[in-house]
Amino acid sequence: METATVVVAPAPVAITPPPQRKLMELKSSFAPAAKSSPARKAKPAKKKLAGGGGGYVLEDVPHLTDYLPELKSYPNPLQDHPAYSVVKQYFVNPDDTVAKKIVVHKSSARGTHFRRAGPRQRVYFQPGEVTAAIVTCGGLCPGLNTVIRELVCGLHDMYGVASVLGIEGGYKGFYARNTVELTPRSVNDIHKRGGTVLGTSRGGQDTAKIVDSIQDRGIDQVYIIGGDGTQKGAASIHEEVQRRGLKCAVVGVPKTIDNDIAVIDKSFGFDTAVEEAQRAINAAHVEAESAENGIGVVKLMGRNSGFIAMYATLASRDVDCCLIPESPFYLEGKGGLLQFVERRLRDNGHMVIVVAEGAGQDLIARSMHLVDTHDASGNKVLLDVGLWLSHKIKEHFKRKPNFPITLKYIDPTYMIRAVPSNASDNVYCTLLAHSALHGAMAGYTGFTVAPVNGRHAYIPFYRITEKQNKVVITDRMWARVLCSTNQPCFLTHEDVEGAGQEEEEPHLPLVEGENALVRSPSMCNGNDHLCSGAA
Ligand SMILES: Nc1ncnc2c1ncn2[C@@H]1O[C@H](COP(=O)(O)OP(=O)(O)OP(=O)(O)O)[C@@H](O)[C@H]1O
Ligand SMILES: O=P(O)(O)OC[C@H]1O[C@](O)(CO)[C@@H](O)[C@@H]1O
Ligand SMILES: [Mg+2]
Repeated sequence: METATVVVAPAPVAITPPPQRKLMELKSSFAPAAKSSPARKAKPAKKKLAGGGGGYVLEDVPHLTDYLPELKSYPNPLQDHPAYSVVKQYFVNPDDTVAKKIVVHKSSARGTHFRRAGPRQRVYFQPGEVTAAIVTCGGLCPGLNTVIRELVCGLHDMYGVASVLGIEGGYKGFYARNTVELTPRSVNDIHKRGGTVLGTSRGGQDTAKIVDSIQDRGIDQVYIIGGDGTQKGAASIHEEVQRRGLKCAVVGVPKTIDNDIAVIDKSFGFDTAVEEAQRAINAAHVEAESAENGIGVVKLMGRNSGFIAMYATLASRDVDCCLIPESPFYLEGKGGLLQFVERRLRDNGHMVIVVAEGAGQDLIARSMHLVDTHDASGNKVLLDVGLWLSHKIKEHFKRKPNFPITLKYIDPTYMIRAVPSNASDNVYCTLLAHSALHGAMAGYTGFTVAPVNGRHAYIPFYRITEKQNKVVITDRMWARVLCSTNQPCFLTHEDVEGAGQEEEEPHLPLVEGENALVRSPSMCNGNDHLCSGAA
């Protein structure tokens, strides 16, 4: 593959001395400075881009040699590993990249690519001398323990890494807690448990103190498992590590039950959460079916992105209405939710509503005149939309004495994220962990690892943190939900115009019939029986 480099990250100026052990590998020009530098705002990351023929662009990730050019490399010990040495082409071709977009037209440019994840022929650490560290941050997600387990086992068993430290209690654990030694034995069966054996937290992100801890403890590789906030933190840790000239690979493993991380196919634990949500939806359906005008309301997680609600709805087929943050709705009047509930009860005698926790927040705030509050990480604390909605529906039917209803509200939000990961998420977590440690051993740094169009890739932090992944309500998937539930789409012309496209690349016209399920707003508004036939 021919690639012409067009922009390369500039070599940073290192001003803090690395630990003694690492000095050997650094250039003598690093000037000594105070050990603990004050927290500073991370500068926007420099992009490392390479161009090729036909509009090919590689959005590459940093490598330790970008700022430590004299770093020594070693043969990858996997070449002698009994399990891997027999695998033909086990090592990834250095030129392999993964396309960000795979639906293309004959005139399309080749577009953005990411470096393919996997083991390289040469590594930039002597495994027996490596100290690695693992931290989990943000909310829980099924599969966290599996990722921890596979990082520990992979580092020890595949590469023979000397020491893997667990950082307890999230980012603040770097400077407020002692570390725990993680061994294949100590993590042997943790994947069977929900949660994270390391503990987690929100807030407490102090880049300078964290990097001081990395430096003082002589950590060579740090694996940071967490959501969008965590990856922003990881980006600033990487900037500071690079600024100090430390030989430490900073690797992000994306974790989000909400599936709100951009670029990647899907986050680990998402499938497990959707599966677990089925149990709540089934219960709501059974309750609703067994009562006169029974209504089951189920609240699922999804702060800004309604993927869990959307997929749980599609999987279940018992859901009559799915409400997500991306699709505004209203209660009263023609085409409103209450009118739809009434009609559905008259037609079917029961109904199930699935609502993502972030849906309708503006409506609730307006009706209750509340002031925003935020958690330790700065995330807005959400109002309970399930409770509010249930109350509004009950209030509506109280005004109709001849229309008795029975409403049951089920809130399984924490139950769906506290369970252990299912079989397919376990396999996914294993591959993620392996991709992460292969990248770090090969000297890559400042990246998040994840599958993109089915192939694991190293993605620069800025790509992950610049925007959130959201349900695009003008896309075919949301149309499938609307067709499955036959709910109103509540959209106005302005909503459709304002709905973001998924890509920055031009949206090419679809072939005839391909977009047939996305209807014009005038067709949608207030009409709940527009779609027929399968999506
Ligand atoms: N912009 C940011 N820069 C640096 N650190 C951040 C930033 N946003 C959040 N963090 C830190 O990252 C950690 C996790 O953030 P947060 O609580 O938002 O969870 P998350 O990683 O987004 O996961 P999730 O939202 O899926 O539970 C916290 O310790 C928080 O202080
Ligand atoms: O109560 P906690 O721990 O802040 O977590 C709640 C949040 O975590 C998330 O699951 C993201 O991890 C959101 O959907 C939810 O709003
Ligand atoms: Mg988040």
